[in-house]
Amino acid sequence: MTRAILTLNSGSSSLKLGLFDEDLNALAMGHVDRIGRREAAMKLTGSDGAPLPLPETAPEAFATNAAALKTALAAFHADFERLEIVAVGHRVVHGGIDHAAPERVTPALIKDLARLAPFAPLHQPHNLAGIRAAIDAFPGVPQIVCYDTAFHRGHPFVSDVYALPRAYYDKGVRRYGFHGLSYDYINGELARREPGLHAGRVVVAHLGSGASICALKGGKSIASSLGFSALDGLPMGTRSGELDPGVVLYLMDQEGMSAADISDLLYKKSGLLGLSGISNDMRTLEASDHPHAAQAIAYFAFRIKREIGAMAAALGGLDGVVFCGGIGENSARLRAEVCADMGWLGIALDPQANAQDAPEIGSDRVRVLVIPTNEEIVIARAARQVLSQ
Ligand SMILES: Nc1ncnc2c1ncn2[C@@H]1O[C@H](COP(=O)(O)OP(=O)(O)O)[C@@H](O)[C@H]1O
Ligand SMILES: CC(=O)OP(=O)(O)O
Ligand SMILES: [Mg+2]
Repeated sequence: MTRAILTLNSGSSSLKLGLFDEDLNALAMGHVDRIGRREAAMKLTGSDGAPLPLPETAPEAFATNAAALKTALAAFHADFERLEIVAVGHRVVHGGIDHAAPERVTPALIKDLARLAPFAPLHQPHNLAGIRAAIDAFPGVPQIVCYDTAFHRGHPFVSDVYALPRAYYDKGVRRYGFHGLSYDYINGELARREPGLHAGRVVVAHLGSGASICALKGGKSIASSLGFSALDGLPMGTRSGELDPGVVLYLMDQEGMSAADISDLLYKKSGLLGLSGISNDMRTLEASDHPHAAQAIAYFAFRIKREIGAMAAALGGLDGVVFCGGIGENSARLRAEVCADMGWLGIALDPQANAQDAPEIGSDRVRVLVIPTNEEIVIARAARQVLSQ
């Protein structure tokens, strides 16, 4: 039997499963999109990337992350029978202060990671549910986790701190940054394909349901727009992004909202969904002619533009911009809005290349690239590495 590694990646609106052989060739992929919404759907692809037929599914098959996981695992049933799963790799969004390197799951580790769930309520509980489901489905098989926060742990102090009394920093109130598996992949691709750029100053925009910007200097993350929780920085599908903390105080004091109410507001009802009142999904907003849809997209683009400028300052200049994630890879409109009037920084787009989601879309001094990200292979690499230790 072929030995294989299974990967699980729970995002805020999606679930991705990957199957890799021991040389890390992809054998199959499963992608559930728009979890919890009426339009939720699964895509399965084979080793050549071509779509595979879908099994029949009940209407509630993708109603929750747990249901989506069960459905996706069932869809791979035949593969699990013909392959020997030697490890399951998991994306875990938050590793806190203590967990930066990929590691094997133990009962103590699960407990430790569960303590971080309040910092990433849209992700960490689903990540842990995936680990528990995989332990049940593949008893005795090593479960290996890798962390979204890990890639950013070398940040200089000024990128790692909030200006609160020191005691909070020591307790772990820090800017962690997320989407580290995606940035790790992009960084590796730059090293492989564009060594000159990799050695320079690059801003990477990971724009999916969750969205963030990372500043890479010589292949190392030196700053991220995401901070302590997955709420900071850019607005996201349903998350507010950066907010004056005075707003939170106002909501508590004047509107009588509890911590749970505010959490629900900031994580689930804000961002593109809150501003548009229409959808958290970029495709739906782009298809809408409602002015609030256009305003939500405009705010998203404006905040990305601001963040690119801020990161260029942090980097001391700019050599390249990379777009990735569901929106970054597919939305020519968003990329065009972000890059409009950025000539002062050396950024301009070739409209034709941009419209085609071409790998290289810039037409000025700063290179502008579209690189499809691949968190799955980063998880599989980590699993293989830990397995061999
Ligand atoms: N062709 C497209 N045009 C515009 N937006 C797209 C397109 N395809 C996907 N997206 C957007 O990408 C986002 C999901 O990104 P993804 O990286 O898959 O999410 P997650 O953060 O859950 O992993 C959604 O807002 C979706 O509308
Ligand atoms: C951390 C985060 O926001 O992840 P995702 O984009 O997958 O929701
Ligand atoms: Mg994601």
